[in-house]
Amino acid sequence: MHLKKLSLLNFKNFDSQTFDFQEKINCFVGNNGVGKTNVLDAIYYLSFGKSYFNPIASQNIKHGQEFFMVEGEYDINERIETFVCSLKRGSKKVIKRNDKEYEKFSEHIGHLPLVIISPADRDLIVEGSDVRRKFIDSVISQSDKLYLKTLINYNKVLQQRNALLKYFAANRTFDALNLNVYNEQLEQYGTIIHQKRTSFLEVFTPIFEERYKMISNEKESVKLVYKTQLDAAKLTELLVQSLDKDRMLQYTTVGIHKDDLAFEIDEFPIKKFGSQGQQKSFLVALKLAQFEFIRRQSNKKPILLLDDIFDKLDDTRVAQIVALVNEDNFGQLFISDTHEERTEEVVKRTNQPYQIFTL
Ligand SMILES: Nc1ncnc2c1ncn2[C@@H]1O[C@H](COP(=O)(O)OP(=O)(O)OP(=O)(O)O)[C@@H](O)[C@H]1O
Repeated sequence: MHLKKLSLLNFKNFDSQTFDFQEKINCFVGNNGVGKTNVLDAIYYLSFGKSYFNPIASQNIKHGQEFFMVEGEYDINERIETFVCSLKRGSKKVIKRNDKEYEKFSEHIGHLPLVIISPADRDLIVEGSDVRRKFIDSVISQSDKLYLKTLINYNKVLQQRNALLKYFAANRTFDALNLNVYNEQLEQYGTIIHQKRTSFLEVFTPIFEERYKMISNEKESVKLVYKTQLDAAKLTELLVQSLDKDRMLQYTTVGIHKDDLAFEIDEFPIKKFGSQGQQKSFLVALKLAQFEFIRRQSNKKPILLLDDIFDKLDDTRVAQIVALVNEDNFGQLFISDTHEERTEEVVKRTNQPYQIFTL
């Protein structure tokens, strides 16, 4: 699978622009702020129906314009398919495959597998557990439709349970039977998610460790530790135990929405004890493992976006990563960088066809 052509209309800083891409390597070069990351984000948009960088959809419309449109023409198993994402101010976003609108966005996820490596990944280390949960969810969802469906259902029930807890507090009332209906549904969906996250990490962790070794030359040991309350007890039991607390706080304090993934280096949290270089290598290894996991599960080679990669790693490490493109495992690669010469230097060494777009 590869992206042949990308057209942007009023997307962030672009008026109207079309790119014809190489099957293997494409690079965007130019000064700070010219829109290199925005092009990568448009490609991300086509895969996920949202921006990697800006969660407020309307802020991706060019200032002063009423709508944006991103169109991608893909070669999927030698068939041309067209995907369009568009958004009009004040309206719902629309995603179309070959001119047909999806009824649900979730149907689209996994269709155009993609992995992005960007300086913004630092959030995975520095921010709260929700960012790491989203990471796990996005990796599993790209190859497991049932997971995404179950997660959506879990979140719906969770919202309903939280609304009920608020209602109890506001009306000074309580109805155990009513709450129990939600507890059982949360247990049903939560157990599936817990099992799927556990088995995902069993497969994912060794891939990650191997990728880290490759990037860091085996100097230190790294670990991913799945932290979940559901290892200790069934969710319905936990919900009963936390009832008083939940009623007091008016939201659900236990469940898979509290899971976390601890990042450790030589048994210590990387956030506090990892050097900047180690943190960078950790994140890149995590993303390369994501790539490999999706490739194995879906049998498709995800598109790989390397945003400002030189900002994260020294030239040798970048060369190591880009050299991987030579391996058959990799598909299409998009790179953004401020320096044309160093980018060209690295991609030339792969002996793969490449194209450089100067923005
Ligand atoms: N909705 C929008 N409308 C118009 N311009 C926008 C919008 N959103 C972002 N921009 C502009 O896009 C530019 C940033 O583009 P981008 O992040 O792609 O730059 P870049 O080339 O990757 O730069 P760097 O090398 O600094 O990472 C900024 O000039 C910003 O003002």
